[in-house]
Amino acid sequence: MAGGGSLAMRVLSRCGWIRGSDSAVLSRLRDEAVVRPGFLSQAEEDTLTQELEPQLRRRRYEYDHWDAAIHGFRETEKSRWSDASQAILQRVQAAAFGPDQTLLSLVHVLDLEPKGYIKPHVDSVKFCGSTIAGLSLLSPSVMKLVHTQEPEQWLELLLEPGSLYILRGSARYDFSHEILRDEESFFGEHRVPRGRRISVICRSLPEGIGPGRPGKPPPAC
Ligand SMILES: O=C(O)CCC(=O)C(=O)O
Ligand SMILES: [Fe+2]
Ligand SMILES: [Mn+2]
Repeated sequence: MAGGGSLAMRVLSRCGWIRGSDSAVLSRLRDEAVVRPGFLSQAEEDTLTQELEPQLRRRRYEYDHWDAAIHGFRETEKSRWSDASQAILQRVQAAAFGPDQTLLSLVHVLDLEPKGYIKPHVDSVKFCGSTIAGLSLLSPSVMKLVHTQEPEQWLELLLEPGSLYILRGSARYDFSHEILRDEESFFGEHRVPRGRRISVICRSLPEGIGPGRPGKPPPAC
């Protein structure tokens, strides 16, 4: 009978880029795990990549010790941007953060080589507030969210180049997130081959830490 399979697909998939273990988790996280494909134009993607490339190229990829969360990466934190990039980051701020949220002034830039990946983790609540927003450049990847107490609850986010993802509230605190390694990089049945991926990540300050508070700004998560 036509439609049986597609009904199951509809239950599991909120849209073309978010899948979940069940319809309850998909609807519960509707506003807390968000993907906006095509958030960046090709020109905006190129602007960011070209601005970041020279800074990243000066660093070596790190493979680190056995318990590190990220493998095959180099990273930087950036506070000074060209006007064109600043305009992009302002669009991210408007799309992802509320007017009452203050952002970390350092934007986290992470460059994952094709074999690089990020193991499941929850960003530290000491250094990062309730919202994380990331732009993806160059390569598609799959971000997986798994509930820390009930691992049968999960979501998969398909992050294409030029997309913006937003994790807030329960998706940020109650679920771990990871970027799947190439061998495991599937969105459902769909293989998503990994190349080099750059992400540009904006985070809100932990609640209770205002810009006027004395002391050093917290490091990125
Ligand atoms: O690359 C990303 O989009 C996520 C990075 C991440 O999870 C982290 O730095 O805590
Ligand atoms: Fe993270
Ligand atoms: Mn981190």
